[in-house]
Amino acid sequence: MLPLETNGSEDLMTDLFTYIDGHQDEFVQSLKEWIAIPSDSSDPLLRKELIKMVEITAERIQALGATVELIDMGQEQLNDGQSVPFPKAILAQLGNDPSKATICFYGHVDVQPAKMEDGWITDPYNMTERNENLYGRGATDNKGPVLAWINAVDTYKALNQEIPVNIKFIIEGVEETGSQGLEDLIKGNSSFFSDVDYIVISDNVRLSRKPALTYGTRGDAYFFVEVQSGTKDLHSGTFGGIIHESMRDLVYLLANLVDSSGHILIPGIYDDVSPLTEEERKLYDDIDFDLEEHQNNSGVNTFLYSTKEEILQHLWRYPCLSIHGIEGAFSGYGSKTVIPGKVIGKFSIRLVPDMKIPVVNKQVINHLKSVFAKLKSPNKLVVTLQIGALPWIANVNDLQYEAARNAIRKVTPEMIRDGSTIPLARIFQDLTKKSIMMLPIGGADDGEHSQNEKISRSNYIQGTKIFASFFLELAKLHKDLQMNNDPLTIKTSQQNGS
Ligand SMILES: NCCCC(=O)N[C@@H](Cc1c[nH]cn1)C(=O)O
Ligand SMILES: [Zn+2]
Ligand SMILES: [Zn+2]
Repeated sequence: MLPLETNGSEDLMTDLFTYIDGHQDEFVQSLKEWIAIPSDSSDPLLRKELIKMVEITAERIQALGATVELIDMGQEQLNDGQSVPFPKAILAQLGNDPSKATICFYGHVDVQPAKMEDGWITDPYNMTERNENLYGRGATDNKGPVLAWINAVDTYKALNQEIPVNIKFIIEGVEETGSQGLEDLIKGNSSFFSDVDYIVISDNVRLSRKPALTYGTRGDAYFFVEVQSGTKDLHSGTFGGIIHESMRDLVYLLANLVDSSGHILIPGIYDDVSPLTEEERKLYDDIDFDLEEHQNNSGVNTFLYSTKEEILQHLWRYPCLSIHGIEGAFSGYGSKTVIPGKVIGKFSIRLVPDMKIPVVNKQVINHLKSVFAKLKSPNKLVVTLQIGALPWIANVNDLQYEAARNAIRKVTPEMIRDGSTIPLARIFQDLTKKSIMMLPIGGADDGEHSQNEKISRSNYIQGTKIFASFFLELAKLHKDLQMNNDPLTIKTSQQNGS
């Protein structure tokens, strides 16, 4: 194995990139094989496939030379009283040289559901290349990025080069259904994280065509609001007009959560939102964001706001309330004349700094109770908080952000936040106190969770190169830091002329 020569790192980088370009068809073939496994974590009938997917991933990581531990995550209780095993979680380690930086990569190999009849142009589990895009469920979320990281490590191995950092993996199989058990896994394996310096997640997408680094995500408080009028559904010809309908109550409650301008109607909800400073306001001006393209990607004609700055702020730094659905309501084909006996409204509030989950919970319950009181309805109202995930904000001055900027090379990456939620980001930050960074390789138009999900061939291969080069850049900066030679300090003192 050739030792790491930082002076020759440009040559090494060239060799790594040449190898990646030359082997791109093999990398694409690996992705095709992974996508062929329908590892949909929401479908208990596909649990065997999901378990197989985790096993294949573990074997792949083991083949890199890593030691792999498969952690039992117990049983998932299903609504019908049955249970199925959760897929195991992977903890793996490659290298333990104390002089090197240790990066832990978190990702998932389960996917969202996908069926041809949902509107896929080609079979979601038979990856198809069209116009240099690789279409298939999991292509960008998250099989492509997980494989790109593995490909990057593999490239060092293939070239018989020493990997300049220690690498750990934490890979799970139930991210799409809420990462059950993962917080406990992190708590119960503190020794695994004790020597980790940096945690990297590549489970989101860029904002534009430009490469990006993500330093923040919103959190989410997800509520169920249940209204029950009786023990069963009723015929509206026989009972319509003489009872307090649960659906009428629920629709009224949901209609009083947010107004047509997007303003949340819950008293006090904006009280803890951190004020926009002049310094932060300026950040939005320079961000490369094509509003028209974003609108085209959405399939919606008109947004609530018309400027780039307003749109980004309302995605990243202000809360929003979305109504997701009603369980128990008639939603099928035709014109059934039913009055549902019990309905459950589902809505969630994206949380931003410095909102607090218990405060939001109380505000929501008080508001719904007071709106409900106006109805003078005898029906039963129950409000429950189902998910409480906090927002995450990183320190962009952490060394790994500098290393990633260097690794991206050709352009300065956009520093972005993400309006959605990766609950694990904040959980990692709070439990491990390590530096967290999101390094997305997928594009804004990849269609995560949507029909015809894809990753472009170029993003997948460039992403592999970025990861490979990130290892080298981080190793260099980490070494400088260890020698008490913090390059950021040097830069500052040089700028000061000292
Ligand atoms: N771009 C990454 C998106 C990851 C994602 O979709 N996360 C979910 C998590 C969630 C929040 N509330 C319920 N699930 C999301 O909707 O943001
Ligand atoms: Zn994901
Ligand atoms: Zn997802």
